[in-house]
Parts: sequence; structure tokens; C-alpha cells
Amino acid sequence: MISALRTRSSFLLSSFKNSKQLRFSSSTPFKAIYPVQAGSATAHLQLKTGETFTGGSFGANTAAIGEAVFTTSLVGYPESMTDPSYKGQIIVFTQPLIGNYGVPSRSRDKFDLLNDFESEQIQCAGIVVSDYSYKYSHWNAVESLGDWCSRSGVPAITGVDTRALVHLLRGQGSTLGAINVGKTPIEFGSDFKWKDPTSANLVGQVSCKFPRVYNPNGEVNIALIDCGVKYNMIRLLCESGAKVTVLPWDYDIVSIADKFDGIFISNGPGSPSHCTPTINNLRKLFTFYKKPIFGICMGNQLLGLAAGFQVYKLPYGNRGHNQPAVNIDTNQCVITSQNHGYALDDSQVPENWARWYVNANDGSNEGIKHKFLPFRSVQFHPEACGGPNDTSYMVRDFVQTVLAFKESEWRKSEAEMFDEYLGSEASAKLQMALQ
Ligand SMILES: NC(=O)CC[C@H](N)C(=O)O
Repeated sequence: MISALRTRSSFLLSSFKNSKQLRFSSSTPFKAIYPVQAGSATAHLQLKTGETFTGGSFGANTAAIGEAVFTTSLVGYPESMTDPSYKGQIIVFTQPLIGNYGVPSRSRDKFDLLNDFESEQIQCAGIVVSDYSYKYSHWNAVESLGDWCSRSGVPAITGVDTRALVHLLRGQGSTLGAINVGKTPIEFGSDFKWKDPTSANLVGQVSCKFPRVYNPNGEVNIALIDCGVKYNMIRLLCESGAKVTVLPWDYDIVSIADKFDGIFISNGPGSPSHCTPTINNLRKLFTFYKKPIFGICMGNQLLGLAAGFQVYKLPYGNRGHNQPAVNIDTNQCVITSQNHGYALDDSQVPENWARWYVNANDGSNEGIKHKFLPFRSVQFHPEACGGPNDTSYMVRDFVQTVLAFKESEWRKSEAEMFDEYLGSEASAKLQMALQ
């Protein structure tokens, strides 16, 4: 199955590359092709490779630089724009109609988490759309997308030929771009120093600065390593019965690990290579920590790096809400929400680890698990927001596993606990490994 997936994916990629690619002359700007409100200032997305896409500004009258990436998600622009994973990126929406349901209210749930946003503010550097809805309508809307972007200092362009833009990004890969508002594009001389925001440690910029506890009366105590956590991850853990202690990405979790019944590693922006402290902490935990660990997206990459996997950058990433991921053991396919540019190279699998999920489109890794310790992670987003909730059970399963381990510790010796949970053969291996 996997080899078939890999062949299919290489066929898909090669056939796409050989297909008639649009010719992009980097001198002629792509004119706005969708309606731009009369009186809007002209705005441009200029790529480092020279192409310019012109449209009308409907956000802040400011310039921004970011990695231009595209998402095929049809809904969920408030969630995507406030997802810290998009820090340093300019989001190009393939869905043409953006803004039609406005921006929701800032109501909070019982855990004090915003109900309709994934963090307190817009995280992306800017947005590019084809057909912005100046008029919006929704029972929960309190302002327009344009007003939200304007008051947040985030530039937004409408009227852009996003099909041509996405065609280009698929052909050459995600590309550094600059949004600027003004009659004429900026003349970036060949010596212009393009400062790539994603070359910085973006996780350090978005992670919490101090620990914070959610749902203090939860029945199990879970440490969440915050690499740029989305609010719905915290919400799902709390709703599953956990007390969640959110810790900064580089917090010394090793020295307090035994206080926690389980550890969760969150999503986050930029390259995982900047998170060396987190990776080193995970490596130290592997030497003694025997309770469940679960990671999502960046968490999958950091757990994998700590285990000995390599990471590589995908040409244009997987960002959308209909990405198919296949469970390698059961062949079950789940439809997932995704937003990532890096992936684990699972062509070489470290000892005692196994591939868990694989992407049915491009054969990229979608999850890993330890063969007999309760450590696992997925590249996709079970917490959705936006996208399908089909795999949100994985967060609940993690909390249930933590509870099972905790309860078992009270009632049974370790050997019995591991026998019951892992099966006697794996348990025997574990006991050997822990000598
Ligand atoms: N959503 C995420 O956690 C993204 C992880 C990482 N920044 C990537 O782009 O692959």
C-alpha cells in the first residue's frame, strides 16, 4: 500500500511538473481580475522571484514580508489567520469568496479561551484573496474582515488572480513575498536584502512567556509544550477531562516531568530546526519518562527529530481541510485539516519507532509512534479549527490513555500495566529497555 502511495505521489508530482505550466513573465504585473471597490488603494504582492500580482487593498495600509503559501480550505479564515503556525507567512486563499461571513465576536468559553479564534490576534503577515466580500452577513459577525485587518495592522489584497498565483507557487514552491500598498510596485533591486521572517525562531515569538493552568480540577495533569498552540487543542484536552499546564516551548520540562501524567507537544510556526531546546528535552525524557506523550504537527516533527528522524521542506506544503491520511496498520483513511510546510523523512525509521500515518496524495509522513512506549504524534490537526472534526477522537484517546496509565499505576505493578496496555511481548521488550 505504502509503496503504491509513494509511486502514485511521484507520478503525480512528475506529471504536474511536465504539464503545460503557465508561463510567467516576471516583468508584466498580473492585473486585478476580480471586482475591487471603487476608491480602494492599489496593492501588490511582489514575489522574490520577480512576479507581481496587483489588486486592491482592503486591509491595513502597510507593507509586510512573508512566505507566500496557499491554503485550499473553503472556510475558516478567522481560525487560519489567528493560528500561530502561520506566523511569518502571507496566506493565499484558493477559495475565491473570502470575508462573506465577516469576523465573529470575541466570546470566550468556560476555560477562558476565545470560541472562534485560535489565539488572541491575527498571526499571519498578510492575506491575498481573489474576491473579497465587502458586504458580509452572519449571526455572530461583529465586523468586516477588512476592518479587522485594518485595525490589526495586517495588509490584505483582493482582486488577485489567485489561480495563476497558486499555479506559480505549486510550480516553484512557496516563495518569499512582499505586500505593499501604493500606485506602483516597489523596485526591489537585485541587491535588495529579502529578510525572510521564517528564518527566525518564530516559535520563540509566539510561545507563552509563563506557565498557565487551564481546567485546574481536571482528573489527569497534562503538560502542554507551547510551540504556538491553537486554542482548540487546549479546549479539547480540557473537555476530555485534563488539567492542562501550558509551558513555554523551552521550559525545563525534564525536571518536573514526573509531576505530569502525560505530555502534549503543540503545533507551531517556522522550521522545527529552531526548537533545539525542545528536541533536547524530549530526548532526555525518552531516557526515563514512561507515561503517554502526544504531538500534533510541529509536535510530530519535534518528537520525530528527538527520536532520530530527519525533517525536510515540502515544495509548497499541505494546507487545507481535505487532506487524506492513511493509517498504515489498518489502511483506514481519514480526512484531515492540515497546515504544514515541513515533514518527517520516514524513509529511514529509527529503532523502536514506526510510521503510523501516510498522506494518500503525496506519500509524505502523517504520523509516527513508538513500538512499545506510549509516544505518538500526527502531522495533521485532529483539533481542526478550521476543517473536519473526524479525527478529534485522537485527542480524547490520548487523555484516556493518560488516565489508564495513571489508574494502572495506582492498582498494578508496572509489568502488569505494560502487559495490559502493550501486550506481553512489547512489555517484555520495554522492561528490557528500561533495565
Ligand atoms: N501547523 C504546524 O505546526 C506547522 C509546523 C511547521 N511550522 C511546518 O510548517 O511544517
